[in-house]
Amino acid sequence: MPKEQATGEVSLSKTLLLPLSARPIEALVAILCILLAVYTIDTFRTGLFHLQHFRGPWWSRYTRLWICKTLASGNSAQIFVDINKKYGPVARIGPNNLITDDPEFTRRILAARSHYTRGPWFDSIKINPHISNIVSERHPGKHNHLRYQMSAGYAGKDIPDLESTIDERIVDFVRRIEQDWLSTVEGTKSFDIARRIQYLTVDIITHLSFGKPLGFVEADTDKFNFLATIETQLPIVQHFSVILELNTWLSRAANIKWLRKILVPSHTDKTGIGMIMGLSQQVIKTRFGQHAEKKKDMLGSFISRGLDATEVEMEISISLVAGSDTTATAMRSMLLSLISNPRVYSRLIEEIDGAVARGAISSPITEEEAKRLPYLQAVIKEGLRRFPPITQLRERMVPPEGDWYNGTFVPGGTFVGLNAWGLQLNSVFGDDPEVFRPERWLIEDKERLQKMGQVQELIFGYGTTRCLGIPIAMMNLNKIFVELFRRFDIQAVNPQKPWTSICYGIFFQKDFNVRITRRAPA
Ligand code: HEM
Repeated sequence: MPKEQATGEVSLSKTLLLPLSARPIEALVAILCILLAVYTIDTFRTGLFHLQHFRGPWWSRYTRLWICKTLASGNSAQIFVDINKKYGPVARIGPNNLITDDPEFTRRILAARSHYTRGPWFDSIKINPHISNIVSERHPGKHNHLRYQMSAGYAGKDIPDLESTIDERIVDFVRRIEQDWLSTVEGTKSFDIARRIQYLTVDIITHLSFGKPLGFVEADTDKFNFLATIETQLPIVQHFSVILELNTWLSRAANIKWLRKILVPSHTDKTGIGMIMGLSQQVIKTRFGQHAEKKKDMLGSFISRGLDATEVEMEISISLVAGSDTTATAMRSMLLSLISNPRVYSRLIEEIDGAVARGAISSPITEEEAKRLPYLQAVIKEGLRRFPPITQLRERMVPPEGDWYNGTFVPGGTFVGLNAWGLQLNSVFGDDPEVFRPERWLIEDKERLQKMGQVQELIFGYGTTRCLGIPIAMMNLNKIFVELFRRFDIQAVNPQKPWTSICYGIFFQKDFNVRITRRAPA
């Protein structure tokens, strides 16, 4: 007997395959219909039964497109605030996605001993899909090792000139305003301070990174279209953090040489991050090999602690993105809050003038001196609280055994996003958390201050992934306002629409046109 007849299996498969060869189109349509039916049933089953105890926009339970739509709106920070207000401190925003504005829960998720890990969201912030950096690394062990290698550089321990470098850049920025941008009673020189502040922060980070600034302030332009490229790419790239399959495809496509050239920034590019990588690479070359230059900057610190040339290139590039944009947003939003609050503005100026008159501050002010100005400290704390510069979801993954939130089970593998703005509107700040009011930090009640501080510090993350750039960011903030306001009065040119601020997880802010005049001597 032929083998086929003996098994019966083959004849069954022949029967199944027959329509494929006889009527291929109909068979294909049938297969697609079956797949679609399976997908639809699975989508509805997940939508209805997975995370069913968490409330959220009704259609977000069936599709991730709700998150995409929200991110694309350019207003996601405020939409996420509204979502947690409406649906509770843990809300559902996707088939497998929650978002929380609960500070306790956030601390528990991010705590050093937590079993939560960075979710695939973090793959979307790799510069090269095949190489991780400290901000994107998901493996806890590898991340801890990188952090150990890099913290001394970021904390300034290995950079004795940290403060004098920041001074040099800020003094240069102020001098340029004095030379070219002062308005007078006769006329106005409109100064887009949003753009210029970012030139300053790019110059500061690059100067700290490899010993000299990129020269954005001097050129008064977005050199190499660096910022413009990020602004064009980020609105697209942010969808990679939601449609995770895009990351996998990108990673595969990047294996093909000619596609890699299009998709992945390369140090041979003439613009954008690739151009910056190219410049970094030139400097990096001088730091390796037999005649390697030894310098006490961030690059020198990373190399001395064991990072190789490729890792250093990635880390320097990511620090430029992580550090320049965030600090610029913090400076711009505080500046807007200050110039739109005459009471706060005059109290800060009074404090600065008093300190100058007493000889209590140098020129430029040192960080130690700034820390002794209580109202300035309150302004900085409140400014960061009222406008956290990073509002990306930064989703963490629930450990495989699952977790409990207020008596409700959260299954393992669920993504929990962090609502950066919502967290800072917590009732611990009183009944006016939406108001910029530095005085809330100047109360006597130590216990209350501590509770507020524990929520406010979440702006920089928490636990083993807490921001490494805090010393650099705080030093900038401690200096910039004193150096500006001890010399100048600043007003918005158009108080009806002082700026344009668009949120793509980080902020693109422009057209913040101000009129700067020299202050009359006190
Ligand atoms: C006001 C300014 C800043 C804010 C609000 C801020 C905020 C944050 C936040 C929220 C994270 C945590 C990310 C996560 O959840 O995993 C983070 C991480 C990080 N930030 Fe910042 N940042 C600021 C400035 C800077 C600066 C100036 C630098 C560098 C020059 C920097 C470098 C980093 C690095 C390297 C990490 C990764 C830390 C890790 O994964 O271990 N940041 N930052």
